[in-house]
Amino acid sequence: MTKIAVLGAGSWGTALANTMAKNGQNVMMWSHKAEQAKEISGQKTNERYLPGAKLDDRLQATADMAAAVKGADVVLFVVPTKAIREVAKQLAGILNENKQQVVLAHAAKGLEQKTHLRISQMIAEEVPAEAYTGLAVISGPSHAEDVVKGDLTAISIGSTNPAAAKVLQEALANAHFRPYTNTDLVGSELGGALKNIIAIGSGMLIGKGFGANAQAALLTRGLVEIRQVGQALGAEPETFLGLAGIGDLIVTGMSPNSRNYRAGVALASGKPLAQVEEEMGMVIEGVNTIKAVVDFEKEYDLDLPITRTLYQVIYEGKTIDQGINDLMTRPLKAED
Ligand SMILES: NC(=O)c1ccc[n+]([C@@H]2O[C@H](COP(=O)([O-])OP(=O)(O)OC[C@H]3O[C@@H](n4cnc5c(N)ncnc54)[C@H](O)[C@@H]3O)[C@@H](O)[C@H]2O)c1
Ligand SMILES: O=P(O)(O)OC[C@H](O)CO
Repeated sequence: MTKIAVLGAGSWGTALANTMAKNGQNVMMWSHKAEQAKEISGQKTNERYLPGAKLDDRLQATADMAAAVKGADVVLFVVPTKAIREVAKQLAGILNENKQQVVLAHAAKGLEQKTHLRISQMIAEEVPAEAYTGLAVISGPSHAEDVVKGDLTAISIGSTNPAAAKVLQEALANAHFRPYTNTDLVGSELGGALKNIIAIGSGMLIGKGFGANAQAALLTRGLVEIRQVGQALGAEPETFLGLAGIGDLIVTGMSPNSRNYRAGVALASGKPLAQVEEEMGMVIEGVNTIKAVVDFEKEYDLDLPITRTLYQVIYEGKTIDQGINDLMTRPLKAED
């Protein structure tokens, strides 16, 4: 049995912790909110983030990070990107105090706003190398709401350390949940972060009444942009043809369970971004990630018309209709 500390008790942290608890692993969740930890341990529910879901009887949570991490073999971060650095700092102090070495993993899908760093880069800046044996990312098409219901799901775990990926693969796998491993940490992280931007656009198209032709065009051309950014940042291009790439783009760009997709639908209805974020009540990573990616376009001399146009719509007042027209009437070109 592997002992796993899951840091973060939102929808995805709870769904992953619940999967591993059901598999018989020794799981302890950490929430920064004592009330939430109490609800998970006592009632086996997390109504705010997974309404109606009944969690495994063995699932436990605490608001004391040191207690969650004590004796853990694996520490899994599942907080929003903007909270990763602060949580990693806190963890580093605990691991140092305990002289403890763990496998580190995360399941977040974003880029740091200020530095544009990937999540594993932020963690590696905060947690000293001697405190962990490997660093992995859980990526791929997986909505928490579907996972807790036992819907069939396949994900990918990226790590340059095969042993780190393997320990997570074994802890998570069951007949409904099938994790694959790969060695492309960079591509696995970027696939997960970048698809959120395109999913917002997909929601906008549906909100505007367009159909499957439009959606397929956006997702396919969006994947070309994801691959371009990925290659510029050192990812393997093949990763974007796998679960962390096209797989996650399909589910996030088409499922009403996606917060990014739903944000696009809501923005198309004319709601301002601040209202959309408030009503969602959960993280919409794509609206932050897009800021880093428009900078990458200049920094790496890329051509990212969809990302650029979405940025103009979300932050610069361009209308969706104008954005669509701009994209559709660009100079004609060969498919790349
Ligand atoms: N929900 C999904 O289906 C899903 C699937 C795959 C990946 N992800 C990714 O997982 C990450 C987490 O998403 P989520 O869906 O669980 O988010 P969420 O909005 O459902 O929950 C976020 C959780 O983090 C906690 N939190 C916020 N700030 C914190 C801080 N400073 N310190 C500690 N805890 C803090 C919140 O209280 C909440 O419990 C995101 O990067 C998301 O893209 C989500
Ligand atoms: O609900 P979203 O849009 O944050 O997407 C969640 C996951 O990344 C889907 O794989």
